[in-house]
Amino acid sequence: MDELHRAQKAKEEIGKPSVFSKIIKKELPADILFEDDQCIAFHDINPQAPSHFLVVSKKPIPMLDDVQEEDTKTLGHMLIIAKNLAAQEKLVNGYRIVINNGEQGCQSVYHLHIHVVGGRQMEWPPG
Ligand SMILES: CCNS(=O)(=O)OC[C@H]1O[C@@H](n2cnc3c(N)ncnc32)[C@H](O)[C@@H]1O
Repeated sequence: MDELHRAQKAKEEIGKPSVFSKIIKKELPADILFEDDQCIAFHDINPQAPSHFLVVSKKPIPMLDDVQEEDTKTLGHMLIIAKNLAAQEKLVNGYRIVINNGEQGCQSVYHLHIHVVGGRQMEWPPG
């Protein structure tokens, strides 16, 4: 099943523990880069570039649309972790930060996460 089809079906999964919640609970393996009380970061299982990792909120917020004012600090913290890990991954020539939201945003896992994609020239506009 390709990511687009997965994204179309994924909304049905909202409310059930996401694959990321299983990684947080260590019920599923992942190549973990970083973890603290607010977020966890691990390499994407289907990398779209030489370096592609995710920074995932520990709080199971389904999507950006569901973020509340009380989540401001966590969102900011996740971006700081993203840029620190990009430096750790030696993405010195730049990288792409992506949050996919909803079906047309091609979101396929309904658990808030930031993509960090780098190691090759990114193009614009995104597809
Ligand atoms: C189309 C983007 N859809 S998305 O923006 O929702 O991104 C979901 C991302 O999670 C990744 N992913 C899914 N399952 C796992 C897993 N078990 N471990 C690591 N990454 C995973 C997918 O490869 C995808 O890039």
